[in-house]
Amino acid sequence: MTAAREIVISESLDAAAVAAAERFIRVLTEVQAAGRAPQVVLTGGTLGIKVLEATGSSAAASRVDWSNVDLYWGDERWMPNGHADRNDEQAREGFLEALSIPTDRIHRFPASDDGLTLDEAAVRYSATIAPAMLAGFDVVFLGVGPDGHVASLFPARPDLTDATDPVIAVRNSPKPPPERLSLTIPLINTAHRVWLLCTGAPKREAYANVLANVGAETAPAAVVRGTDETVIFADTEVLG
Ligand SMILES: O=C(O)[C@H](O)[C@@H](O)[C@H](O)[C@H](O)COP(=O)(O)O
Repeated sequence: MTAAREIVISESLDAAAVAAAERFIRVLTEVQAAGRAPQVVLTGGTLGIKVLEATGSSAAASRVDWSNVDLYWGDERWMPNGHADRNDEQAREGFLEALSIPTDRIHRFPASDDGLTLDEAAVRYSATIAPAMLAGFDVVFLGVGPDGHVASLFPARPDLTDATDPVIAVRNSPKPPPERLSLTIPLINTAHRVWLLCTGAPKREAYANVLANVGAETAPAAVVRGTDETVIFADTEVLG
C-alpha cells in the first residue's frame, strides 16, 4: 500500500470529470496493452456520473476495447431494476449505451425487485465480484460525500475497517434511499488504484479530513488506499 496520495486539481467540477475520464481511458488502454481485461468499480454521485459521461463522449474512448472491460459498482441504492435513482441506471445512457458495452461485462448489484432480501443480495454480489477480487481491481472510483462517506460506507458505522464480508447490506443510510449495498473498506483497499472524486464547497470539510488522515469513524474516505496509487480528483472550490 502506498500511503501518499496524488491530488489532481481542476478549475471546475466539469474539468475534474474530464481529467478523471482521460486518465481512466489511459489506464484502461495500458491494462489492455499488458494483455489483461481491466476490472473496474464505478461509483454513483454527481461527479461519478459526470466522469462516466465524459468518458462516453471522449474521442479517446475508441482506443479502449470496451468489450473487454469488466464493470462493477462500489455501491447501489436498493431500488427496482431500471429505477432512475439506481447508480447503474444513471450510468446507462451516457456511458454504458454510449460505448455499447456488452451486457455480460456489466456486473450490476441485485435490485429490490429481484426477489432477494437485502442480505441475500449482499451475498449474491460477493459471488459476482469474486473473479474480479482474484484478478485485482484496476480502478475503484469513489465519490466522496460531504460527511466523508464513500460508496455507502457512512461515518460511525462500527465495522468499517474490519468488515469480513466483501459486500454489506446498509440500512438507515443518512443519504436516501435508506437501504443500500456496498463494497467494504478491506476489499476496496485491495485495489490497484483508488480514485476519490471530491469537488465543490460542500465537500471542504471532507476533503480536509482526508488530508488530515482522520479515522474511518470520522471520514471513511480518509482510510481508503490503492496498492499502487490513491488519487483525489478535486477542484479549486473544495480547497476553500
Ligand atoms: O450511491 C451514492 O450516492 C454514492 O455512490 C455515494 O457514495 C456518492 O458517490 C457520494 O455521496 C458523492 O455523491 P455526490 O457527488 O452526488 O455528492
